[in-house]
Amino acid sequence: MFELILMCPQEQVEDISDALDALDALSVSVEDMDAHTDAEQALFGEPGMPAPKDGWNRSRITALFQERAGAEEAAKLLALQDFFTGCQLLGIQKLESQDWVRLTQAQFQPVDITPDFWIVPTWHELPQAAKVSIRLDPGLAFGTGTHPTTRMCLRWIARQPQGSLGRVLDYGCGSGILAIGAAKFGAQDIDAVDIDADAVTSCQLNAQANQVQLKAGLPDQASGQYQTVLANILATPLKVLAPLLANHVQAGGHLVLAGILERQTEELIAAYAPYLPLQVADSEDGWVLMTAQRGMA
Ligand SMILES: C[S@@+](CC[C@H](N)C(=O)[O-])C[C@H]1O[C@@H](n2cnc3c(N)ncnc32)[C@H](O)[C@@H]1O
Repeated sequence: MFELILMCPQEQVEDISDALDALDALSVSVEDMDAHTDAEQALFGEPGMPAPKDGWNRSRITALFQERAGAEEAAKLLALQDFFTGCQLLGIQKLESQDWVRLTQAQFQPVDITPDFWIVPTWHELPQAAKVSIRLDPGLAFGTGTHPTTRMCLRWIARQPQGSLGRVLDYGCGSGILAIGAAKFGAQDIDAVDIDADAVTSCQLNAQANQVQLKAGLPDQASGQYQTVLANILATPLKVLAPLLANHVQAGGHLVLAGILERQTEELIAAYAPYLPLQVADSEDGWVLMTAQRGMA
């Protein structure tokens, strides 16, 4: 296979991508031309908030063709179009065949949460140090143990006194990694809920693979009060969910929130102040873990 690589200003990216599709490219991918430089631009926005921009100033477009002739022909035709103005052909290169499965798997190594608690893909041997482990492969849902927000929640779970997690609600369960982690550390009667039906399925399958008991479902499955309420979502939904999540925490129980950037700490404290006194309990790579305990009735 052959890659045709172009540089385009943002305004032309859509036209060029559509044209490459029409010219029988097998795939077209668009990246920030300035990725990994000081000019790199983050484009994500929180749910309900607009992204900071529609696209990058300069995009690198890579189109895949079966044959070199197809890539050359596409390059020639594109260069004749008026919407090619400002774009640049960076080259055509052969894509060496690779063992894609091995390459993908190599990106996911065992992750240590504490020295003896590990998240381990199924294709890896268990590390000798792993006294407690979760077997998890990357899938449709968020939560492989590599993101700081997930790691901080798991670290919090692992540090709780034995037998103290009690009944657990994992709100925004994704892959189910937190619920499964809680089960491994002795939680009983676990509800794992998510608005995404794929996440619910993924959580059920991961729980089975790890031989733990939990009930996965949509958010309205959460009912009553829990000793431990975990929610790794993002600051904006966590603020909206404040009364709901706080009401699920029983007397003496804990609320554990992640997905919060350091600069969002005060907003979260204010949103939860009518219900529970949130505090920063951990931090990693600019993210914070916030927790609160409800007083005994
Ligand atoms: C960052 S992932 C966290 C996954 C996993 N719990 C972890 O810690 O790695 C957030 C999850 O929350 C879910 N989510 C987002 N908003 C939600 C809401 N309002 N109610 C329930 N789940 C929500 C998303 O679908 C996603 O699976």
